[in-house]
Amino acid sequence: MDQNKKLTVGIIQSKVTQNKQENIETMKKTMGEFIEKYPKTELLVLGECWGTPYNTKKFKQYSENIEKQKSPSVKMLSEFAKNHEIYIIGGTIIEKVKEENETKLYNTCCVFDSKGELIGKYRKIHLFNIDIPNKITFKESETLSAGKKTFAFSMKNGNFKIGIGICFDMRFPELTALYSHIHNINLMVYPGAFNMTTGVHWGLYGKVRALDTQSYVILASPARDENSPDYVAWGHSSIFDPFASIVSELDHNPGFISYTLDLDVILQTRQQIPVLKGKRFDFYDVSELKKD
Ligand SMILES: NC(=O)CCC(=O)C(=O)O
Repeated sequence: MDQNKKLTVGIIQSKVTQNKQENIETMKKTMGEFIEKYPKTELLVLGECWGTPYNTKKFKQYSENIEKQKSPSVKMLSEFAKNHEIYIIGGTIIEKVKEENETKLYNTCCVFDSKGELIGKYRKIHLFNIDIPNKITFKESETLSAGKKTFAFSMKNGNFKIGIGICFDMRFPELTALYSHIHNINLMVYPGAFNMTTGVHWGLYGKVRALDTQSYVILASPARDENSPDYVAWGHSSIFDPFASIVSELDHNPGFISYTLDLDVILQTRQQIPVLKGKRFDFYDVSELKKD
């Protein structure tokens, strides 16, 4: 069997507390337990803001300078990736950057290779701004800046091409379409944290993005904490196959899952229902979409 046609992935769904150091320790310990149970793991995925309370007023206080590999979350993830020779899609960290004499904050996903190198990062492009009266009002744009670039990388001799989006990004099919058509992805990964009002959409988006791209989709969330003073995450980290079936799913409690992705399943789905080959780029005029 060609091992490059398989990719064994895991998701860690952990509880977020107000204590960043404690969150980092919990994550490291849980990743250790995971690797002990699933030693063949090649890629680990964490949830959005796994070390930071999800609250715009607290983002600055918990932010990190990612470029300095000494920042606590980056250091832990990089060392873990190196020690266990695995790739890590490090959920998200609130990134602090000096740009033109101004400090900006981004909701950023860092990716580490099996040598512990930070091979790239993706900054959330669509900031989560919603207002549902008597339910939830949240405005990431109060404190965060929006990213401007996609980020994709490959594993297993280029057989798996992996694109990154962050949570609210999954609501925008145009972004996934860019990943599909420009980066040729066959695995889309979204660290995210839906909430108790919009959580009903979470699994639907996993399915829809898998259908759009005929790719595997991974949604990775922090665990739900009903007593959180900040934001109650939905949980339900899940993996979808290119036919849009859920192949592995957690409930809302802390935990982890492992699953092996199969390149043949991707190729078979794309051959049987040739949606990607059938695209009519000669016909679509994307500039029309910009008109009000
Ligand atoms: N962290 C987020 O971007 C939350 C997105 C969300 O809950 C949604 O409904 O979309």
